Amino acid sequence: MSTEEGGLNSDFLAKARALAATGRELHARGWVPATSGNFSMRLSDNSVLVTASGRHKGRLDEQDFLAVDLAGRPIDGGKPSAETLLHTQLYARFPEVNAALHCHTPASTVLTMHRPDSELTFEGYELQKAFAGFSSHESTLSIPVFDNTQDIAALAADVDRYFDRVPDCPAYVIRGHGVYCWGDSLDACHRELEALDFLFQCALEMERLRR
Ligand SMILES: CSCCC(=O)C(=O)COP(=O)(O)O
Ligand SMILES: [Zn+2]
Repeated sequence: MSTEEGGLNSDFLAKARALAATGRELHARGWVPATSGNFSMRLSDNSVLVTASGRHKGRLDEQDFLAVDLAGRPIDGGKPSAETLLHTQLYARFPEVNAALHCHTPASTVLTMHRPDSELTFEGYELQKAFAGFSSHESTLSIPVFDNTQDIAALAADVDRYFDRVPDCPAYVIRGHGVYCWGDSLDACHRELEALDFLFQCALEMERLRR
């Protein structure tokens, strides 16, 4: 978001830098290969900072971000992520959401290609407590799985219908594609992303042990 002098304002810059650092880390983990993934943070009640489309998420700088409104329209020009609507719908629906991360983690991809299910459920794992609202392993964590499509508006509509039924949904996976996580801060979102990957790795390992 530009200032009157044509530069980037300090809130925009701080958030862009935080997401660029997160991108370096996520790329080192192999979670955003080959320009995949997209990241965002809330700027205001009606604007969001999002990664520009097609950028390498392990090598982002401030120029690789832009501001969009909650309908996903660029405020000062630029080409936002192709998946911007999947981010802005989170900020539009949930006022407490301040950050969202989308990654192409191998575990989320393999698990949803391997299993036909429309939901991944976890019970008995201590790490379920990494999710907001979970205080015990004696709980059920349900993560919906949506079939992949290149029609992001249709996918966003599917996700919206799911949120109507399950407003406390903590994250979701797009089959064969990747995972979406969000939170009231970038740290909370990152924590849930890490926990989700741990749980997905456990599920894959359980599949191997069952064979
Ligand atoms: C090469 S990854 C295919 C697109 C995708 O799924 C993704 O996450 C990155 O798209 P963006 O437009 O945000 O760069
Ligand atoms: Zn993607």
